[in-house]
Amino acid sequence: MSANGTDKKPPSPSPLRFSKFFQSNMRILVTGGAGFIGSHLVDKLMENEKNEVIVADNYFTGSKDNLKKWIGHPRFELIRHDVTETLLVEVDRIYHLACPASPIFYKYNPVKTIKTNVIGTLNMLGLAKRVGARILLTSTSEVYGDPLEHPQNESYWGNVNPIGVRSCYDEGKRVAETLMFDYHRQHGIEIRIARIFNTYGPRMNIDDGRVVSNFIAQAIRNEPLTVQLPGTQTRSFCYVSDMVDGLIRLMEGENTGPINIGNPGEFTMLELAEAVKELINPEVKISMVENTPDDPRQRKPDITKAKELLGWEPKVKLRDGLPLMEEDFRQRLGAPSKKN
Ligand SMILES: NC(=O)c1ccc[n+]([C@@H]2O[C@H](COP(=O)([O-])OP(=O)(O)OC[C@H]3O[C@@H](n4cnc5c(N)ncnc54)[C@H](O)[C@@H]3O)[C@@H](O)[C@H]2O)c1
Ligand SMILES: O=C(O)[C@H]1O[C@H](OP(=O)(O)OP(=O)(O)OC[C@H]2O[C@@H](n3ccc(=O)[nH]c3=O)[C@H](O)[C@@H]2O)[C@H](O)[C@@H](O)[C@@H]1O
Repeated sequence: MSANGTDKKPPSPSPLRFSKFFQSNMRILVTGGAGFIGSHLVDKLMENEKNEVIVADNYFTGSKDNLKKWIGHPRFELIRHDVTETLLVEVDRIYHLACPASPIFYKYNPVKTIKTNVIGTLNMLGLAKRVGARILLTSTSEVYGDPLEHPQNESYWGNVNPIGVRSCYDEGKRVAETLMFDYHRQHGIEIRIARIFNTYGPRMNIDDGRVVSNFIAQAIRNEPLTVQLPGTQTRSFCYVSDMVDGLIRLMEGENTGPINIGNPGEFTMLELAEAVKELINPEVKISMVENTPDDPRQRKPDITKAKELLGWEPKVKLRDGLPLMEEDFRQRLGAPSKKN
């Protein structure tokens, strides 16, 4: 019989106990950290030896593969967790990204998308309140809906269809922003809200249906680039390293936001297709296809606030970012590298 009265050995100490030897002075939770932007954010946070990073993700659109270089690292922990359930961890910062971002994924199970945005954000705010953490929400330019003001600045309230097929996402994020401000006003929680505009880069899901990933995969496979009608709709594309830089500046700065983080370079979808064709596969055809309901006609961030308050502006131009993403897609599609 052992000292505790049973034959059982005491359990091994949690790996977190060992991580304490690193004396991190910031423990950071990243929800949705196995996804596209989240995993790049984790890479950047892990560069700082004083940071300990915990990722909570349900792997709906993310993957362990995106984090494989950190699995087993003493300052890193990965938890399979759905943010619609409560999470008990002790942290100083919460980057709350968990939510499917591609329209085909967020429309796939709209009720789950709205639960993720509303209940998930409530849970993370409850956690922030319990442990006194600062919390950043990745909101979206979709809160502006099909905007009647151009470019969009943060004081614009938006033009959003409350009952459309995109509402689970854009109205979900609007409620999430409301919750953030109510917790701030009612409970004094330190909040940060980023309104992210279309972001692209390596590790996007190859078949997630977003326009940049679609066009690059199509160009590499020599399949027609599917430009959805009318093709004159615009978007402004931000390279992921710029986005991560903006998110960290916002988190560590003094402003609650909301602050637009995006690249103001604006392109029609036809111009984007022409750029992909020229840079990746001059032989590829362009095919005009049906669009989906409520597709915003134009989108361009006014980033005056980000420049003034965060000292941030994007550095990577679309024509420089697309080839960086192409190499990653070639590897994952098993296509020959252009570097050889
Ligand atoms: N990429 C963009 O262009 C863009 C634009 C605006 C806003 N955003 C926001 O940024 C965040 C990240 O976007 P992304 O492009 O990296 O998307 P992504 O789909 O690659 O990543 C989202 C991650 O959240 C996880 N997730 C989804 N539901 C979850 C749940 N209920 N519980 C736990 N984890 C869950 C997914 O598995 C995935 O790893 C999202 O909040 C999105 O709304 C992205
Ligand atoms: O920046 C944002 O706030 C939002 O941007 C995207 O939403 P969306 O702009 O609709 O993204 P895409 O699906 O990439 O569509 C962009 C445009 O490309 C067009 N498109 C899409 C796919 C395609 O194959 N061809 C094509 O022309 C669409 O009609 C649309 O006009 C993201 O996926 C959202 O998560 C994010 O919140």
